[in-house]
Amino acid sequence: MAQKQSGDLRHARTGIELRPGLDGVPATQSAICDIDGEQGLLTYRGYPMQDLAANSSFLETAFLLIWGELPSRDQLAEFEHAVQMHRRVSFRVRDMMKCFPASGHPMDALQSSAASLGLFYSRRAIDDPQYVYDAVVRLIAKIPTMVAAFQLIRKGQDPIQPRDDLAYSANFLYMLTEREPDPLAARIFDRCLMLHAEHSLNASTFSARVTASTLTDPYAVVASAVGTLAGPLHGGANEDVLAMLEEVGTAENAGAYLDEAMAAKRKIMGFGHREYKVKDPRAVILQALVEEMFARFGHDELYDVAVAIEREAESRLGPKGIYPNVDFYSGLVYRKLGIPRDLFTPVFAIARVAGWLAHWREQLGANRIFRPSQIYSGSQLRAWMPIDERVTAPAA
Ligand SMILES: CC(=O)SCCNC(=O)CCNC(=O)[C@H](O)C(C)(C)COP(=O)(O)OP(=O)(O)OC[C@H]1O[C@@H](n2cnc3c(N)ncnc32)[C@H](O)[C@@H]1OP(=O)(O)O
Ligand SMILES: O=C([O-])CC(=O)C(=O)O
Repeated sequence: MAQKQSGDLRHARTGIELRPGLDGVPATQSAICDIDGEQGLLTYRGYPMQDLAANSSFLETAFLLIWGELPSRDQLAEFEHAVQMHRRVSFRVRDMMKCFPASGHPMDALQSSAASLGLFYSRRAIDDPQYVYDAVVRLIAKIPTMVAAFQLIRKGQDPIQPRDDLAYSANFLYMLTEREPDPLAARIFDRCLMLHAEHSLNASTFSARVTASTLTDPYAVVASAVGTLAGPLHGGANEDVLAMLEEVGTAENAGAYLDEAMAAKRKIMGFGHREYKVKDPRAVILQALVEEMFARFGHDELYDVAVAIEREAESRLGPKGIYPNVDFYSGLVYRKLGIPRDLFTPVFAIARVAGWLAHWREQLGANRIFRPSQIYSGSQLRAWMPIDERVTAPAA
C-alpha cells in the first residue's frame, strides 16, 4: 500500500492546505450526532447514547435520528407497523441472490441487493415526503431480510419469510438462525443496533452524503455507503478482530502478539479512532453487553483474550490515545448469538442504515454537490508522442 500523503502541501492557486483524510476539516453542518472524543461522549439528536441504549429500541432510535424527535406512541406504532409490512423482498431479488457465488462476501451481496432495490421503485421523487418515508421504511425493513436471505441461500437453503409476530430484532435473528431467539438475546441485539446506528461523518456516512448530493436515489446512497463500510479500516474491522482473537488464542499470548504486530507496523484491529482519544463509549457499553450475554448463555474464552489485549495495549498504545473502538467487543456478542463472523459487518449495516438515511434527508434539506479540489502532482504540459517514438512503457 502507498505511503500516506504528508501534510503541509498547499493548493497552487488557492493556497489552501491539504489535509490528508480530511482530518479535522468540517465538510458539512449536521444536527444528527455529536461526539466529544476527549471525554468519550456520544449523543444522537442531543440524547446521550447510554440513555438510548438503556431505554429505547432500534426502531425508535432510527425514527429519532431520521426525523429529529422521539416519536409519540402513535407515530412509533405506525412506523413499526410500516416496517413490519415491508420486510419481505421480491422473489426477483431472492432469485438474483441465488446467482451470487456462495463463496462471495456477504457485504458484496448486500451492496448489490441494496442497489437492486432502486430497480423496483421510481427514482426521481426525492422531493416527495411520501416517497422519502416509503424509502426509509423499505430500506430499514428489507436490509435485514436480505442479509438473512443470503446466509440461507449460500448454505443451499431457501430463505425463510419474516414472522409478523416477532419484533424487528427478534425477527432478524429468527430469519438468520431459523430459531426464535431468547428474549434477552433479542434485546441485547437490539441494543447493539442502537449503538451502531449513527456516528457523525464517518467514512460510510460521508460516502452516503456525497452520493446523496448528486440527487440520486436513496438505494444508490445506501449501496455506496455499504461498500464503504465494508473496508477493514471501517466497519470491516469487527470481523478482523475475531480473527485476531482466535490467532492470539490465549490471554498469556496477548503482550507478545502486540509487540510483534507493532514491530511489524501492523495495526491492531478494533483499536484507534479519528475522533476518540479515550475508549469509545460504545465499546464500554458493548463490553457490558458481552458480560450480560455470557452471564446468561455461558462464557467464551475469547473474551479473556480480548480483555488481555486491552490491558496489554494500555501501556503500548494508550500514550498515543489509541483505545478500543466500537468494533472491538461487538463480535463477541454476535458470536454468542450464533451470527457467523463474515456477517458481523452486514449486521453493522443493518444498524447504520438509520444514520445514512438521516444524513440523506439532511443533505437534501440544504444540498450542494460535493466537489472538493485536489493538489495536482502529475506531469506538466507535454507534447503528444506518436506510438512508434515511445521508448519506454510507463511503469506499472
Ligand atoms: C466503525 C469504525 O470504523 S471504528 C474503526 C475501525 N477500524 C479499525 O479498528 C482498524 C484499526 N484502526 C485504524 O486503522 C485507525 O485507528 C483508524 C482508521 C480507525 C483511524 O485512522 P487515522 O485517524 O487516520 O489514524 P492513523 O491511521 O493515521 O494513525 C495515527 C497513528 O496511530 C497509529 N495507529 C492508529 N490506529 C492503530 C492501531 N489500531 N494499532 C496500532 N497503531 C495504530 C498509526 O500507526 C499512526 O502512528 P504513527 O503516527 O506513528 O504513524
Ligand atoms: O466515526 C468513525 O470514523 C468510525 C466509527 O466509529 C463509526 O462509523 O461508527
